[in-house]
Amino acid sequence: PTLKMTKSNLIFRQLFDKDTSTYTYLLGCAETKAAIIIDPVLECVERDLKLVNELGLNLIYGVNTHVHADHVTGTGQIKKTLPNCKSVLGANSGGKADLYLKDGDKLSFGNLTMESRSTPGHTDGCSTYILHDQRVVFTGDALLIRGCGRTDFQQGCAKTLYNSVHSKIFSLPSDYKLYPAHDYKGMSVTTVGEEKLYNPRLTKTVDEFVQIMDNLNLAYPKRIDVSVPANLVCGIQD
Ligand SMILES: N[C@@H](CCC(=O)N[C@@H](CSS)C(=O)NCC(=O)O)C(=O)O
Repeated sequence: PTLKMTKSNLIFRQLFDKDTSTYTYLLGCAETKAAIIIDPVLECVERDLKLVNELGLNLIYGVNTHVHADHVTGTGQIKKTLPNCKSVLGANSGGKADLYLKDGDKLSFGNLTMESRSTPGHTDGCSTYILHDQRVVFTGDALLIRGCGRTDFQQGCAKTLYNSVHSKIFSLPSDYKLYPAHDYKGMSVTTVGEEKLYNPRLTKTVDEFVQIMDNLNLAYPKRIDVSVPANLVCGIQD
């Protein structure tokens, strides 16, 4: 039998900011070089744009999964260097952007297409982005590896988050790879199947989940007072 090889046309880079434990993702179309960046961090923009340049990519969208509370997005700074790059946010985020995506909307770059799914609960405007052909998902703070985003500020609601993850992420095929916006334990990727089996919060009943989330007792993010106002205007701070 002949072995059919499929060449992925996705250029994929996972980047990390160790100060805030934030993952940024650079995604490019190998055929056209059109690219997007998901959840860039202000302090890492120079690193990220150097990589964009080295890979010969044309960055057309700076996408945020939500209005972050722990760091300032790099989207505003990127737009200063690359004025043709458009900022993108979820339609329910309450933040300012060039383009808003609502549940089910598609964003294309080159020959690649990304679906936006609304996954509120950590914040109202949280979005999860899916590339079905490549079977990869960017969950923002809705789902973290063996965890999830906190629900104690910024319109957070544990029940809403539980329903979002179960209906919009756990309904995907088991082998889809999940890439979160943060990791605090040294992990980098998981799958739908793994999280449905091993996520210590989201495998519980909704009532147990609410109990867990109500008792996390996490300290507020150190930079919340600076980050939220800046991210509501896409990180531009003139
Ligand atoms: N110590 C960090 C903030 C850590 C934190 O609260 N992370 C958030 C995502 S960023 S708002 C979260 O949802 N964590 C969930 C968890 O279970 O840890 C700082 O000071 O910035």
